[in-house]
Amino acid sequence: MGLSGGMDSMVLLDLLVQARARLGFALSAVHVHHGLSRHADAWAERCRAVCMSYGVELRIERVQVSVSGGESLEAVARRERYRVYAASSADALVLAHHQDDLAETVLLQLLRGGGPRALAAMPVWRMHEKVGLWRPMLAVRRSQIEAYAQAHHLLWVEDESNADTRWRRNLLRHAVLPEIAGQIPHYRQHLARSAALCADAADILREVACADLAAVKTGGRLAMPAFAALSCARQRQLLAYWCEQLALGQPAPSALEHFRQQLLGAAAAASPCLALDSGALVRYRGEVWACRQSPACAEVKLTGLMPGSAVLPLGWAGCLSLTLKSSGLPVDWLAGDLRLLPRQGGERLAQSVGRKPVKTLLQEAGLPPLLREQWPLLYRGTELVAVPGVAISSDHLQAGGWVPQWTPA
Ligand SMILES: Nc1ncnc2c1ncn2[C@@H]1O[C@H](COP(=O)(O)OP(=O)(O)OP(=O)(O)O)[C@@H](O)[C@H]1O
Repeated sequence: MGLSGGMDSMVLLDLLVQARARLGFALSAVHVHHGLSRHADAWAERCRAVCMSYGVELRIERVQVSVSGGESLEAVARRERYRVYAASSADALVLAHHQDDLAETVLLQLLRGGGPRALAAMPVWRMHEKVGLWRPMLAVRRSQIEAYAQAHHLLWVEDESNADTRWRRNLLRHAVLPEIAGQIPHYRQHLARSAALCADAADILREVACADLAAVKTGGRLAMPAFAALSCARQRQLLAYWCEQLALGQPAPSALEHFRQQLLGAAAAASPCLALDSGALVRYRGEVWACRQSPACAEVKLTGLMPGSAVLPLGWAGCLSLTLKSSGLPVDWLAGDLRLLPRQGGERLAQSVGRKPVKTLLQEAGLPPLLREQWPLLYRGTELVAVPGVAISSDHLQAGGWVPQWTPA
């Protein structure tokens, strides 16, 4: 279980220890030490002492919370916590979220302008990478947890930042929600119901986006006519879903909508582009391409190549495969000095018409500029012998040879 040392998780620990006595399962706890509060060591010590008294093994994980690029300290700390959870080898990691947490999260997401997935807040059970996150107290109110803690004389630590109403969650908790509770006593259940309805809506949107993507995607790219035939809302869902699937980054709704309109309306020669944290979507010659930002591509020596084989060169966002064709490069080269290199600019490759600039070959192949920049070149020794998937050197073409293909990730 995740033990912060606060009241909620101390109550959860107590309940789990009782359940363990009856059911006999293995129970251990993890405390993520963020080092953010001057009391952080004391919290960890309190967790250690309580776990020892219960006979529960405790792991204290120290994490580095350093903020960069506009992220809040809270968000980075949370990400680090979930990274620790993901590394757990337990069947399930139990968390002490309760009904008030759920209500606050729904409202916070609403105030941030979140869609159905965000408003679904947190489910009782979900997989987080390979570990199941279980929140058994999601239907229990904070006041009930507090009553239990007092009745059982439990000890816990108070996070002093919980009182700071500069944080939106605390503002809701201390100033806004008590007012609402006075007028609408069942507001927690109402918000939980909204969250459950949003979770269903989000699941259905995902299923539709997944089916639409499968129908519109051919050869890893979106076919514009099929895309244009969808409703505007489904186009937006499809694009957002594709970005998520490829882990390109989450587009802002306004940027996504602008891109969608450009896809449909921009002149045929234009290449509208949606820039994302880890790549981009770009329309090029009637198709939408997803381009992942390659990490700085480095030279890779190719070894163990055989016709029919495929390799994922280290540091390159793509796959190199070799096929035997009626004409191609000599098979005995496969044992030799082959390398992939990034483009430097100005390279030329021997073709039947003369030595053509690689840039022109890539353009003629219909590749969008973002992909052209990170397309690999195949060298033998110091000689450029192929632009994989695009052209091979006419100086070395021979009957019954192999042809390199490049499939961007
Ligand atoms: N430092 C921590 N170490 C281990 N578990 C923690 C820690 N902080 C929180 N948890 C677990 O998460 C539960 C919820 O706490 P909190 O609401 O602060 O977490 P959160 O990760 O921010 O939640 P959310 O998923 O809503 O953002 C706690 O009751 C506890 O089970």
